Amino acid sequence: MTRSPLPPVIRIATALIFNPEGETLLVRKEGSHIFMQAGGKIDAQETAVHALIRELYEELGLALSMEEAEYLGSFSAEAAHEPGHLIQADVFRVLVSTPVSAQAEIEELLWVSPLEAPTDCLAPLTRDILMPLAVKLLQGGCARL
Ligand SMILES: Nc1nc2c([nH]c(=O)n2[C@@H]2O[C@H](COP(=O)(O)OP(=O)(O)OP(=O)(O)O)[C@@H](O)[C@H]2O)c(=O)[nH]1
Repeated sequence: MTRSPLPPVIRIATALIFNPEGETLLVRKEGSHIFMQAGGKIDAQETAVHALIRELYEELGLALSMEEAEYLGSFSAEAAHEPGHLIQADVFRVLVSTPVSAQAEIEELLWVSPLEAPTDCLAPLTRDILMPLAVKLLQGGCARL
């Protein structure tokens, strides 16, 4: 019996970013029609929280301290853009009360209510895990902020 090889895994750091209205931030990267959480790959020798801080600064111009990122857990899903790959995401919760803007490779920002978010243009991790988690956090009063 031949075993199928394990799919390659991309390790990323990402965040459920909330504003004071309880909306959460999605981004669309250049050349893609898919919305997902801001963030990106964790470099070698880098911790997840440091990768998050670096990526949120690069993508949103957000200057975040370690204390402002609350670790929510590690979640796995099919990668949005890399066929046959899985992503393993270290996910944080971040509250922002200052404006953020699209930088670097980000083409569009979208603030959505987790209860009303569209489902047809979301990355698998966002659609299946992080938006339901955002709803739970809001309903538990935890995204308040
Ligand atoms: N940031 C982020 N990436 C995700 C999510 N879901 C998901 O599948 N991914 C995948 O994870 C990959 C992250 O790689 P990236 O290319 O954005 O990372 P990066 O900013 O470090 O880019 P780089 O490789 O150009 O340095 C994306 O290609 C995307 O397909 C998500 O919710 N947030």
